Amino acid sequence: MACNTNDQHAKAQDQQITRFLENVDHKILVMSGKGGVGKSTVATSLAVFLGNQGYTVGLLDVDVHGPSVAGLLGLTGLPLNTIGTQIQPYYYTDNVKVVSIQGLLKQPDDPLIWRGPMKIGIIRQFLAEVNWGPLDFLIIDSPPGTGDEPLTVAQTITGCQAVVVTTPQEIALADVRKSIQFCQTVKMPVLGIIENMSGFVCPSCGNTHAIFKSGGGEKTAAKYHLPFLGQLPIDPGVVTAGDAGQSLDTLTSHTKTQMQEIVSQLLHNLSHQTKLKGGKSNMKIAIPVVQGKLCTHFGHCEQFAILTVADGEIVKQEALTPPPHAPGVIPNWVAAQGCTDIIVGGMGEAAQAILQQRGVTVACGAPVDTPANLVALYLRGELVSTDNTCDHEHGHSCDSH
Ligand SMILES: Nc1ncnc2c1ncn2[C@@H]1O[C@H](COP(=O)(O)OP(=O)(O)OP(=O)(O)O)[C@@H](O)[C@H]1O
Repeated sequence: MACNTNDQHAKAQDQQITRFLENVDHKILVMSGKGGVGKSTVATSLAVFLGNQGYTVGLLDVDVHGPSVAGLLGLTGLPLNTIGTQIQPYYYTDNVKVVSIQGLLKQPDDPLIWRGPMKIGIIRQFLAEVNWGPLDFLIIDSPPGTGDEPLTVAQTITGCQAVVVTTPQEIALADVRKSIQFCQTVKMPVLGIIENMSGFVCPSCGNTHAIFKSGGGEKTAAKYHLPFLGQLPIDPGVVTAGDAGQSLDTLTSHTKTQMQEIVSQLLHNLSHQTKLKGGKSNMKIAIPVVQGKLCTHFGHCEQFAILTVADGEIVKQEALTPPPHAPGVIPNWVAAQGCTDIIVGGMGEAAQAILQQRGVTVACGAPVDTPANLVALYLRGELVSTDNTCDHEHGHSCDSH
């Protein structure tokens, strides 16, 4: 009887986890081979910077023995509240929700002394019973190494991809190679490598000192043919911010820009993946239209057709009227609709830069046709780019929109 009850509970939990994961676009496990390399700093920054761009993000800290996320975000003592049967996440901002194992502690400095099965149980519970709602990103901060926590995440979260954080010196890189091999063994794709603590810019002389060397992360990425997402320097401001419970978006140093560039690279790589998958992933594709067909003049179209694609099929088509034309307004509006891709006849460089920065893939040079036909071609990889066909009948440059 007891076994049956356990089986039923596990099955019900599996179903809850599946239902939750169906509503998460991207699941990212932030890993490191070694402790203290800045994995939690990167995980919280990814969540906060993506949140700042309008994405809905869940940040889950499953680092049982050293949960840092709550401290880094100033949420120490973060309690886990339950309403009915559902655990409520903490809202760091309107669109960044946080759940940390820290929330189970009576006192912030209490240790959790747990063996494997308890760790597996709590991770599954956090996936099944938290009221996350639909998410664009689920970012998971796991402990260093390749133990129970990353293994449980890899085996439970279908479609999860890893971001591996390292410092540049050989002793850290040796452990990164283990993380990469772990990912290969559990068939979890590596979305990219980030090199943290890469050089120190001296505030007195302005010279860069490679305290832990520099470039090892990029070389490792190249060796394993993995994407390199970028570098962060050793910046005393990062420590001060972390100790004060403030995320890296509060920094005024170049480190903030570098983190932003890492996020842009990650979004770029993800959008590229979606395209390569030939529409098997979910996509939301925007097309400027006039009289039911593609409008070559992106900034002055009547409406946008927004087509939702699931598993390579168009499942929904809407028509939305954009706000009045002004520099940068329409690209930002398209991104705010949650679009992953945009198909246009022509578009200026400034608009393309905004869209790319916001993670929207731009397919430029499409012919005049109905949105459904264009998306069908796009999904089959048969959409042929002619030229940047923005018509200039209004006598201005494409770059102005
Ligand atoms: N680029 C950086 N420059 C300076 N300090 C940094 C940098 N990145 C992280 N730190 C600091 O290093 C310490 C460890 O960072 P963090 O907790 O993110 O590492 P971790 O890899 O998650 O550690 P753990 O092994 O405990 O999980 C923190 O004090 C953090 O503020």
